[in-house]
Amino acid sequence: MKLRGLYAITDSTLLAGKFLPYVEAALEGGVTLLQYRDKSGDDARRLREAEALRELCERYGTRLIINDDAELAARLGVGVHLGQTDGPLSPTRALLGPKAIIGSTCHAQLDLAEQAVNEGASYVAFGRFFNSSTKPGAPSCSLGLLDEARRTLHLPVCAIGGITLDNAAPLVAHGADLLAVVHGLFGAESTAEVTRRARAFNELFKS
Ligand SMILES: Cc1ncc(COP(=O)(O)OP(=O)(O)O)c(N)n1
Ligand SMILES: Cc1nc(C(=O)O)sc1CCOP(=O)(O)O
Ligand SMILES: [Mg+2]
Repeated sequence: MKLRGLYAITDSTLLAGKFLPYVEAALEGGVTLLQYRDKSGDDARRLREAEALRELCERYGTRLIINDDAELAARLGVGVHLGQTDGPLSPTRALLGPKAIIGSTCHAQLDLAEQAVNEGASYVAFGRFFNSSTKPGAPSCSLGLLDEARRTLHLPVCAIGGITLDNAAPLVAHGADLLAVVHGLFGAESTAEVTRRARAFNELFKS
């Protein structure tokens, strides 16, 4: 499967009270990867929600990724996204198997990306590119890094951080294969608007 297009990421606070309808609206518009990102320690709820997302993703042919938690990903038979402090990649690849999608946060550092490639990552993520209300403290990253990543890495490149329909096009032009978006997708006023935004993000990959 080609990892290219919209990478929707859930946010438990933003989606409170509308979690599944909003996610389904995004899937309706087209989502290449869906990440379940929940920073609470409520394991029972996390398992319940992740199982519901797996079922939705199966229906829409979307691949599910669990943020931070390789054990939960293994339990559900889905992929995982790991930050620099979320555990080592190589044992996670051994745990999840060769076909699992494993993503790695590389901030603005190509050396981290090269290491992730060597340790079995499926894609590398750079960010944040713009101001992010979801994660305001994330280190910032420039478009030039995407050019360099495109030239030197042979792996899908994901861009994240403050991405909206108004600022996304240059990221694709500079080589981003995946646009990872929370607020710019799920901050919409209605499910119809979530679907419209998802479709519009996908259009950026067609030109
Ligand atoms: C696609 C994608 N890229 C980066 C991140 C950030 O991961 P991390 O640095 O571990 O921070 P948290 O998301 O865990 O707060 C991500 N989740 N997804
Ligand atoms: C989870 C996350 N990681 C980032 C990084 O730069 O590593 S930015 C970010 C938040 C993405 O949410 P939004 O699209 O609302 O800005
Ligand atoms: Mg993390």
